[in-house]
Amino acid sequence: MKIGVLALQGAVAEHIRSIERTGAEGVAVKHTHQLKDIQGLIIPGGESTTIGKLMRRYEFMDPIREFSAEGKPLFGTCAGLIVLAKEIDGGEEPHLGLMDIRVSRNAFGRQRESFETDLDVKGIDNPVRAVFIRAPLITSVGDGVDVLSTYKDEMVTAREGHMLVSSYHPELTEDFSLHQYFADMVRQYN
Ligand SMILES: NC(=O)CC[C@H](N)C(=O)O
Repeated sequence: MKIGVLALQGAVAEHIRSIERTGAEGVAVKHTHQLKDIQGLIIPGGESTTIGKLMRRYEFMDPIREFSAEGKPLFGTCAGLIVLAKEIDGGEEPHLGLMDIRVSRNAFGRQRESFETDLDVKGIDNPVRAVFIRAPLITSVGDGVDVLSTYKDEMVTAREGHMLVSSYHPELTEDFSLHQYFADMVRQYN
């Protein structure tokens, strides 16, 4: 099983390392034609405005929407969560606009730039180690969205069918349980 990581900007190598620890093969996706060789795709953290701009420039928008329409799983972490969201607070234009969530950028950043914590995530037995870096928050979710974890009453992990998002970076720790959860989704949906 091959899981891709969109490799236009951001924390790519760390995601590949975490994927490989689940036993799946990790692929850095730099060209749209690579989408046909993978069964799931991670959109990493970084800067959502930059990732969105590069996705438009390299014409990734429609091919990723088609990938999703085929029911292939997507996982957005931090900036990747913003890229997947249908709505961004402040009226900013959405990027992929696939997942029925509304997000607020840099919401945690206003309180504290970055921090690390353990989270209880629905469907995962052990606590999940999470690194928050100028992290976005999910401010509202549609009916089909399952909130998998909160931090101080704020929604930070969510799933809608074949789509998974986290406000934080799960790939910057030794804990690969959220990647294992995603790999299980990919196995189930393919
Ligand atoms: N660590 C991250 O991915 C930060 C996200 C960034 N603050 C953004 O708005 O895109």
